[in-house]
Amino acid sequence: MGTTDQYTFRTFPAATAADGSADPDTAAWLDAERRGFHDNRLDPAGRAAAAARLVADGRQLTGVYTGDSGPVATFASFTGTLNVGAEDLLPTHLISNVTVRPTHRRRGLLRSMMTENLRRASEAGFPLAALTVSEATIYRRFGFGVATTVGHSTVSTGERFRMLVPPPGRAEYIELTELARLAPAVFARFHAAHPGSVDRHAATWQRITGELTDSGQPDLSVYAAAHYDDDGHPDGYVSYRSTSDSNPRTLEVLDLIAATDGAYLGLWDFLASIDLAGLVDWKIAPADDPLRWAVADWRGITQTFVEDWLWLRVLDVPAAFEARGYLPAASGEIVLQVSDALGYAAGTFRLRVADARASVTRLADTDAPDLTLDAPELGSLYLGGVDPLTLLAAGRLTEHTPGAARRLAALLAPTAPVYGTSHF
Ligand SMILES: CC(=O)SCCNC(=O)CCNC(=O)[C@H](O)C(C)(C)COP(=O)(O)OP(=O)(O)OC[C@H]1O[C@@H](n2cnc3c(N)ncnc32)[C@H](O)[C@@H]1OP(=O)(O)O
Repeated sequence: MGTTDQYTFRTFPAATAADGSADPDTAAWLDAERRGFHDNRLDPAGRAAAAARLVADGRQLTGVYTGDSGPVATFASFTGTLNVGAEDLLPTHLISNVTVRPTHRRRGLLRSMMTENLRRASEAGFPLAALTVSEATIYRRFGFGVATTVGHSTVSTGERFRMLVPPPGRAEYIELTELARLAPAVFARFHAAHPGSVDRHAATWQRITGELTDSGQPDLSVYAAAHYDDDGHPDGYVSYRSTSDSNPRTLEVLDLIAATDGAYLGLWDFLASIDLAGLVDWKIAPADDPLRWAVADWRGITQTFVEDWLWLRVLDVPAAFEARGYLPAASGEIVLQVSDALGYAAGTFRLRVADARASVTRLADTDAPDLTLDAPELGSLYLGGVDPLTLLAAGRLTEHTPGAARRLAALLAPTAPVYGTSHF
């Protein structure tokens, strides 16, 4: 709770009433958030369903009020797990649903909500905060850096498509109810396998099965297939719809999750086998897509954009880097000096890596660093998905010891390919 001369800030848990309808504060907050993102208005049933999803996620909602009308700004945070390359998934502070009404924009409302929210997250002991964004120009100023990327891929299928080696297992169409049943367990295996993966929130499952529509009626255009390993156990799935107005017909993938490399290739082999379609679009493919190397025609796969995906903000340098996984072969130490306008990651730290673990010691600010960097770059480097040499070339790292960026790359090498698909 907070008040300025003009505005009152209130944070409350998302709630539904006893009859299942959206609690009035949650309903008004939802209406403001939907308008901010140009989403269709919700009717009472839609509000009840949306409120139930917010409750299922455990979202804490912040609204900013002036006068009697609904909120002029919205903000939400909740806890989800992030794969940081270690055995244990790391509970992480997730931020979402940020909107400010155009008639109140650029008066510092986002800044007020964000600084207070990060203060609470830090106080609660979260080593990291994370978000996915509508625009790439907003969150750097709050210490967030791009930590994972995805590729917008278009794959030419039909006669042009051939795998160099047939993938293992088999794929089969399944009903959407079966998809809803098996998808969470497949996703859990994917989530455990990839640094950079964030757990899914309630809306995702309904979206990928076509249940979540503005009309409240299921989207009957959605089809799904599961992939089964050689023992008949599901290890991947895909859901897609066809866009009939394109020539050739294009299949738009809604979700493609594989627990194994073989399942990933097997699902693509399945998609490419669908007749009367010539292209498959998947906008959340791995940026460094193994599919390219698995097919006979490299040029059959076009990546039109590499999108910034997960943005990370380090709130506690020792806790974050000690929670992370390291390759057994990584060994050595390096001194990093971090500047951070909000203070959380600021300081000089020695990172020592041995036996697949790190210990981090805060040093005096007068101690000489090997590298200096800003908080967003620390977030970018954290998972090992962004090469320090790339940031060095971009002028975002300063080397004080020759070769330090290369040494940091070896220390932070990820334990598995860095890739996540969750947008929140
Ligand atoms: C995690 C998520 O939910 S991502 C979704 C973000 N929301 C949207 O895209 C919805 C549409 N946009 C909006 O609702 C608003 O324009 C917001 C939320 C992006 C910004 O809210 P405002 O209250 O206007 O921001 P505020 O006044 O606090 O500005 C804070 C700083 O961010 C900058 N900023 C704000 N919006 C933008 C933007 N879209 N692009 C670049 N910079 C921006 C401001 O210039 C200001 O900079 P400074 O403090 O360094 O001088």
